[in-house]
Amino acid sequence: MQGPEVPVRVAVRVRPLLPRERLHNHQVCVRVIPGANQLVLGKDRAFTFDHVLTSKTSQDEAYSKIVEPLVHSCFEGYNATVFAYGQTGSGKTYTIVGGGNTDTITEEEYGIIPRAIKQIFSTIAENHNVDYTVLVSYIEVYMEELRDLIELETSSKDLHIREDENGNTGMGLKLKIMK
Ligand SMILES: Nc1ncnc2c1ncn2[C@@H]1O[C@H](COP(=O)(O)OP(=O)(O)OP(=O)(O)O)[C@@H](O)[C@H]1O
Repeated sequence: MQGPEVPVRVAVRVRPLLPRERLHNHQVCVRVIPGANQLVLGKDRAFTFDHVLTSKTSQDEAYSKIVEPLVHSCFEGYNATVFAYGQTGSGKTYTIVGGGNTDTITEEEYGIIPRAIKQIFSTIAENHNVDYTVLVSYIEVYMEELRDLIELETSSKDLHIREDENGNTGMGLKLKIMK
């Protein structure tokens, strides 16, 4: 099944070995079965996902395959959440925010957040006859504590995840309006 009617989709991304891992002669322990969306761990433990991104998949390809259709469906009234899950050093920040080898990040290395922002604002720019309001919050959850990354001086004690009677969750946060 494709499209917004599928509630949860899982993509797995294999990251390349880091220079220091190559230096220590670490070996890749997964194989990607091309075209089958499957990963094989070790000799024969195969796992199937909705998408498999290999160590050669670019940021652009990862975004256009996985996130672009979701942002598009948001403009049709659907809700979408994208989150990265994985052990430390597995590539969550690289995928969600972006990154490279230096402090300056090139457009090619942009991750999901800058690409989604770009897509949102170019879609808005194309739709002259609709008024949009864009709200942004940026929160870090670390060791069960919340930190508002937009209002850094906000104490984590002031932030709580709340659920209303309809099951909608939200936080006691100031939202920034982006223009
Ligand atoms: N697909 C990729 N291609 C090239 N380099 C990558 C890729 N994924 C991750 N890396 C590199 O691997 C290192 C670890 O990645 P990253 O910092 O994103 O991990 P993380 O899961 O966010 O870790 P932590 O949970 O510790 O914050 C970084 O140097 C990053 O640039």
